[in-house]
Formats: sequence, C-alpha cells, structure tokens
Amino acid sequence: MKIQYQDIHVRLGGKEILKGVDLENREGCLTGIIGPNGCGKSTLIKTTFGITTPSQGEILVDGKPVSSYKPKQLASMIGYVGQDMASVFDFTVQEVVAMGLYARADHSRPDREVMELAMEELGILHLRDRSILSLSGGERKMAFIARAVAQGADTLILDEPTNHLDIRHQLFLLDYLKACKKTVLIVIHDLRLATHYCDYIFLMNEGKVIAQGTPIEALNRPRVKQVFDIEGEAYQNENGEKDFAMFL
Ligand SMILES: Nc1ncnc2c1ncn2[C@@H]1O[C@H](COP(=O)(O)OP(=O)(O)OP(=O)(O)O)[C@@H](O)[C@H]1O
Repeated sequence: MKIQYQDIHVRLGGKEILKGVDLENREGCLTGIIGPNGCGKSTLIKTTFGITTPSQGEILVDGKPVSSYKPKQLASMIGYVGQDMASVFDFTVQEVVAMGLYARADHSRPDREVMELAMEELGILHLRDRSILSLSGGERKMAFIARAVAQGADTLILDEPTNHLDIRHQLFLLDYLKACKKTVLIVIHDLRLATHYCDYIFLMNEGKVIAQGTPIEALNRPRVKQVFDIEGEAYQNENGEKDFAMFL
C-alpha cells in the first residue's frame, strides 16, 4: 500500500512541530524514518491515523485521502504499533492478538489459525495464556506486533519496533519484517540496523525531511554530522553488505 505524506505541517502546544514533510513509503520494501529525539517522527506517523491532525498538507493512501477511509477499512489495510503500549486491562496475549482479527478483510482462513500463526511468527506462541500485564517490555512489544500482523494488512507502520528488545530479538524482528513480503514503514534509532535492513531511508531533522535515498545515499558523513553531530557514515563492505561505521 502506498502512503504519501504531502507537505505535512503539524502544530502542537503552539509550536510548529512538522514544517512541510514530504514522505512516501516504498511498496514491498522496508522503509526507515530516522532522526534525533523530538524531530517529529512519531508526530508524522500519528497523522496517518488522525491521532495528530495536520494544519496543512494531505495524506494519501493508495492515491485517496486517508479521511475517505472508514477506520475499520484503514485497519484492514495498515497495521500500526505505536511507541505507547500501555494496557490497563488484564487481557491474555491471545486476547490481545485476537483484537487484530476484527479488521480482517480476508476470511479464507479460520480465526484461530490466523492468530496462532501471528503468535508463532513473532515467537510468542508460548506466551499465549499469559496476562499482557505480566509481560516484559520486549514480550509485550512482540504481542502488539502480532496483533498488527493478525489484522492481515499488507502494510505495517511500526514506531520504534526494536525498542525494548534485546539484540537477538531486534535481529529476529527485523529479519521477519524483511522477509514477510509486506510494505513496512518503521521509525528506528539504531543507524547500524537501519543501514543493514532498510531499503530506503528518510532522514528527518527539526520537523523536516532533509535527506532520503538508500542508506548509503541518505546517511553520508556530512548529513550524519549535521543531524546527529557525530562522525559516521553508511558504507558497503567488501562482501557487498551495507553497514554503518562510527568514528569515535
Ligand atoms: N501533545 C503535544 N503537545 C506539545 N508538544 C508535543 C506534543 N506531542 C509531541 N510534542 C513535541 O513535538 C516534538 C516531536 O515529538 P515526536 O514524538 O514526534 O518526536 P520523535 O521524533 O518521535 O522523537 P523520539 O525519537 O524521542 O521518539 C517534541 O518536541 C515533542 O515534545
């Protein structure tokens, strides 16, 4: 699913947080949004679902204004996991994942099978009967991503999905997102993982996209210095693999 953010401006607390963002995901690819704390990454993503409202600009989903879709219809097209995973209710993991089923447009497979597959793919089938409130931050993260997968949408938007995960689970999740054949848009802070896994990157700073392209194009040394005030760059190693080097 193509999602196009066109000239998005957002004001919050009397301040202009987004100052005309143009961003378009890449279908069938893993697209990363990168930028320092507070540059507006989450604010941009939240506009997709009306959690924050642009004062100017337009969001197109499959070429049509996002406002022309009913919430359930949008949920059948885009699965979303935000940063905030607070849950006040004592649901089991299985019940949380089942919540994703309500949006499902494809009913060719039984609900139980869809739920179990989502939990299995995210490596949390063994947690199915545990209370969501009893889980660690990382386990809870996986449960909410499994819920998004159970929605059956072909597009996922995940705000810092690797947050709370240990390094093995970060790699497990990114491998999954890369292999799942969905269109995936993620916010990610780790420049090394972003370089290795993302097909395309948007680099944001102070409410704007200031560079975009392959990781090697977007994360060149001057840009990295400008945005993060560190010395570093994405590069390709002798095996043709993309990596990010920091010069400390
Ligand atoms: N409801 C709000 N009222 C006022 N300011 C807000 C509100 N929500 C967010 N902001 C501010 O907007 C700016 C952008 O926030 P946002 O969460 O989009 O940043 P981010 O790039 O996702 O940061 P991080 O990497 O820390 O998650 C921040 O300065 C934040 O304090």
